[in-house]
Amino acid sequence: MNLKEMVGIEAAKHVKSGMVVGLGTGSTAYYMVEEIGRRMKEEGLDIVGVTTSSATENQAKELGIPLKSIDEVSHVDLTIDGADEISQAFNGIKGGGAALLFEKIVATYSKKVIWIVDQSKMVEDLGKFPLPVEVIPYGSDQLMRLFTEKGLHPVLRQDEQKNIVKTDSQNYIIDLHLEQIKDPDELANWLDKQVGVVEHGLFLHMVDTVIVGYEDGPKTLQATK
Ligand SMILES: O=C(CO)[C@H](O)[C@H](O)COP(=O)(O)O
Repeated sequence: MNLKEMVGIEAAKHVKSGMVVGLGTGSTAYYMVEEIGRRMKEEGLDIVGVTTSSATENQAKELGIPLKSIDEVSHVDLTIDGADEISQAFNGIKGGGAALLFEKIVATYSKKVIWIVDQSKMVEDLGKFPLPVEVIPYGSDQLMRLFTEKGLHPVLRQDEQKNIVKTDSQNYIIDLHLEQIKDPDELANWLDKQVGVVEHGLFLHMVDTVIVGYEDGPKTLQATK
């Protein structure tokens, strides 16, 4: 079993019948969604899912997981999602899969958030992984200039065919190549204020529990927010 599958299955143990569950996005979250689907079929687990991307929505529908939109529920009991990096302070970078906007909205309205990662994602400080920033297309060249002037080394995300990547909300992603983010709160506050920035991939003070996959098994860490 690979490490992503290991933590996906481990995290799904936290899901109980009656819960509204936020279903994250990415290759690690994929295994968690599969396991929830299996438990529903084989163990009678009964939940409602709130998906964070069209990819996860398609997967959940194929598995027969009943779904509601974030606006149809009063709250989410538990969200399980992947992450691109998690620092020692339990802050994260997310958005490698371009789903950061819906992921942050669902996490914000969740009573509890679990991130599932393999050990390679645990870092001292954030920043080696490029920080995704979701921007509306209108004025995005101006934002590219602004980010360059600020020394944030922006790259507009393109796919393998060199087409600009569009998010589920038809926005663009600008990845900031920073190497090290010394003060994530300061950067997040600055990004929050920039016109045209819809959301960024700094997920600060949001996670309750992190499940890390190691060769000798999963380890569950409780975060201090
Ligand atoms: O934030 C995300 C998508 O927007 C993913 O959770 C993150 O990129 C991790 O993905 P993976 O599990 O495939 O490494």
